[in-house]
Amino acid sequence: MSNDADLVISIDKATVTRSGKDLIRDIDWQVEPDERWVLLGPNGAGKTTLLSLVAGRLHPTRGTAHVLGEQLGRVDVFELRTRIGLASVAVHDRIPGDETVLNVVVTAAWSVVGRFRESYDPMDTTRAKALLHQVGIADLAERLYGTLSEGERKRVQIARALMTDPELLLLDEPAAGLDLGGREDLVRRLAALAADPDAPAMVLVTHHVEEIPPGFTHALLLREGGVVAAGPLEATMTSDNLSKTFDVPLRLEHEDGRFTARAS
Ligand SMILES: Nc1ncnc2c1ncn2[C@@H]1O[C@H](COP(=O)(O)OP(=O)(O)OP(=O)(O)O)[C@@H](O)[C@H]1O
Repeated sequence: MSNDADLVISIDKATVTRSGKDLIRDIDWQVEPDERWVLLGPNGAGKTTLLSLVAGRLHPTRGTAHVLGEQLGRVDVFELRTRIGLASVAVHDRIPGDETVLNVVVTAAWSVVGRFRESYDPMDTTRAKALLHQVGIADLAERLYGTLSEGERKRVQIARALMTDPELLLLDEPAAGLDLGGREDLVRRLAALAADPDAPAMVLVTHHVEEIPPGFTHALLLREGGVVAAGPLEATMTSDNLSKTFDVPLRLEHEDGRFTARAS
């Protein structure tokens, strides 16, 4: 398949193999700039592997992967990564606990973790503050990252991921570890982001259908490294597809833009 330069993600029969095992296998996936995708599947399905691939953190063992028009394996990934916002546990693990929240966000402008300059461009600081406001934690700007709750950290990571005005935003389980109120607040904010026509293309990884924000447009369901179903959300998110993905009979309900699922 030829790569369409307008596609944010264009993956053709991509396989990633480690220690003789295919972590993801023969994945075909195309994402357009205005699309918001949810990547859903059970533990070990390969979601993080697929996200790492599109984040430019690894490249396919077989097949091809283009991200933002660049072919992985043939491009300077450091350049490419500045165009991608990633919020994940791996990013969290690299953030020093004694960094202020504002610095955690502002340093994303240089695609580094940790402060290495004494003064920043005031425009960067203004932008970082606006992003903290957008994710609902403007009052935490001077707090140390290590003192934040799990939910607050997740929000800092999202603000940081947005700091470089990325063309692709990748969120790996942003609601994991949040209490019910925290999850609902995050879902509401992600729904607002999804509805913003200026927001980047998005891919959100989750295990839980309840965490899919209204306004997300597409879903890719993954099981044992392979795609069970992929496409527009309404057509893809069915009880049948979800049951196959999680290997349990499930009944999926969809009301007011939100999904719930239970064993049938
Ligand atoms: N370097 C590696 N070598 C061998 N196996 C690996 C390696 N990295 C990951 N795996 C395995 O590949 C599978 C897919 O892992 P991945 O983290 O992509 O799944 P996931 O869908 O994100 O899972 P979870 O929901 O539990 O985070 C898992 O079984 C994992 O143990």
